[in-house]
Amino acid sequence: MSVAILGGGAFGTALAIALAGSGPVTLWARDAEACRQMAQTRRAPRLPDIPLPDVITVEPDLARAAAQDTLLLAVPMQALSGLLAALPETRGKALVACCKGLDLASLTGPSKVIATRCPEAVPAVLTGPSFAADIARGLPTALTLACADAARGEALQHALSTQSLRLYRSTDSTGAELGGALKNVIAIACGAAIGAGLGDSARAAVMTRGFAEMTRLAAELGGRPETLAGLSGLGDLALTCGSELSRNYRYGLALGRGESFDPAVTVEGAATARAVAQLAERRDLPMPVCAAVARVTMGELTVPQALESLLARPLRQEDPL
Ligand SMILES: NC(=O)C1=CN([C@@H]2O[C@H](COP(=O)(O)OP(=O)(O)OC[C@H]3O[C@@H](n4cnc5c(N)ncnc54)[C@H](O)[C@@H]3O)[C@@H](O)[C@H]2O)C=CC1
Ligand SMILES: O=C(CO)COP(=O)(O)O
Repeated sequence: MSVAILGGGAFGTALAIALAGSGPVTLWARDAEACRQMAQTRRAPRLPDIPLPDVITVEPDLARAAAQDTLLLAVPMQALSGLLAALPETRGKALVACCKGLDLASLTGPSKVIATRCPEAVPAVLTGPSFAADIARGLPTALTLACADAARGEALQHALSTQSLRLYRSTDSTGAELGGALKNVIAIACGAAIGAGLGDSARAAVMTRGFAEMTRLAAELGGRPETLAGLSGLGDLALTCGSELSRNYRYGLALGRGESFDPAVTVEGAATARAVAQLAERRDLPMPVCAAVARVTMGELTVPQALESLLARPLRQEDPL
């Protein structure tokens, strides 16, 4: 199986470094000058401390990179549809989404975006708890490889696992990608709670009620609730809501503290919160934590106002769905 990674940011680079131990890998980034620098210095701008092994070919030409038979798509979620539109023939290729979020234009996750843009390709999702720097350093990591086509999913699981990167397979792409998308929204809420000084108990409450919202929306959209309890849901929620290495969590911290945050940093949960709020409204689903994050990130509510509205909700039975 020949592999190309499309996207030269932190995660694309980390995956390229991890997979380089198994054989040649092509790494495409859209900025030709950045590609030239990476090829020359064998360092990537987002992971400058870890050298790029020689078996990685940095490829500035998208068509040449996309000639490989397995393409790992490691661009931000809102860039996925445009990237897919620019790909040449993808018939029969495995297109593995590595991005975490919902597409704002279509309100769908990456596998639906792939199926719409490239109907003759095989969509798959690689998701779960993993910071790019950990993967690039070869630290042990377990992720979910989800593919509705069980045989192709198993082949991908074996081809993309390494000694330290352990992939579990699933056929529930919807559940897996929603776990990865929604945990970012909840991580922003947890960061905001900590940033506003509400304490660790409040964070645990937000995580747990947030997890109920994740499970509820996934079930509504055809995902399996048990998938949400796995690496792609609960696993990634635990990582992202408790670590300042997470950009979503750090963004939430800044919101809670009333500080500014660098707009150039990739924070997937903000756009995804807006997509979730629209989906929830259309389907009449209670998603109060996600809705609060959407409104706070759009500047419609302050963190104290969001807290007040969440605490004012009627008391209810505790159940996830
Ligand atoms: N960094 C991490 O630890 C992890 C990131 N991810 C996911 O991977 C995805 C990418 O994130 P990162 O690599 O961390 O972000 P990043 O900000 O480090 O890099 C994003 C890269 O995408 C490129 N890009 C942006 N728009 C593009 C477009 N229209 N076409 C082509 N390239 C474009 C940028 O130039 C940049 O190189 C996100 O969805 C994120 O949630 C998933 C797991 C871990
Ligand atoms: O998805 C991640 C960890 O699994 C990375 O999280 P951030 O995008 O919040 O940095």
